[in-house]
Amino acid sequence: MKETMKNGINNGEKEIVAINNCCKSHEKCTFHHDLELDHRPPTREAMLPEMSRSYKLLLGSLGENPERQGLLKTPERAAKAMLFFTKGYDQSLEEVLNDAIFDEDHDEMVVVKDIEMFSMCEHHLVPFYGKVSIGYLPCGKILGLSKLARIVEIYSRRLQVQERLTKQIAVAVTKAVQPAGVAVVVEGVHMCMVMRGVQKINSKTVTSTMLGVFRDDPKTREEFLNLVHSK
Ligand SMILES: Nc1nc2c(ncn2[C@@H]2O[C@H](COP(=O)(O)OP(=O)(O)OP(=O)(O)O)[C@@H](O)[C@H]2O)c(=O)[nH]1
Ligand SMILES: [Zn+2]
Repeated sequence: MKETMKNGINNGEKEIVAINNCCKSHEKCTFHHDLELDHRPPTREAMLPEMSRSYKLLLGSLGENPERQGLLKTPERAAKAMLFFTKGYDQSLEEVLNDAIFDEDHDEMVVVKDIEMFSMCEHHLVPFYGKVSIGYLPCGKILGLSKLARIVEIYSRRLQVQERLTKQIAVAVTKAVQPAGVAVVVEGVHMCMVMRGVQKINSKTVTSTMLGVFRDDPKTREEFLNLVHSK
């Protein structure tokens, strides 16, 4: 059993080495070039017909008649809506920042708070929504203010859990301006806990990520939290 597994791993490694060598040693390796083209994922827009077919099947499974007038265009509408809810998969941090990073000798805390956020719970595919507050302590560079809200869009418009969303936002701000620290607080209402399951309509989930000075220095953290909680 052990031997078989070992062989399996070795075979896998050989395969990868072979591909790498091939592509390195041929200026244009048509075999792997074509292979790459064949395996290139289709754009998300191109997935609309397949997504629409899936929604049509779903309507049938609900006992509905997908051919009745009111539902005729629903599969396509639903597919487009789902693409919108997950449009963050199409965005990259570099594109969104668009070089709006400025050299500035400002070393006081910058806070943008109560940024609206709409996301999709990856466990139930139902929305969760709320607000995000971001603070950072610049270290020679500042970020165009709207870019903080755009960073929230990149990571919230995906299938998410709130904890990961919070951390991804903090890491993105760090990558963008390498500040002395970043703090992110997210307050979310999860429809999977409101409309179904435990059905607690007033509960809110608060998550935070503190990096750099916000993690190490209680005073900096306190200043941020006071600003976030002030009216
Ligand atoms: N940590 C975390 N959990 C989440 C988030 N969104 C949804 N969940 C939870 O994911 C869990 C999935 O639990 P399961 O027991 O597998 O699914 P379930 O039977 O539908 O659970 P209930 O919601 O309790 O009915 C639930 O406890 C949800 O509340 C999130 O952003 N973060
Ligand atoms: Zn959920």
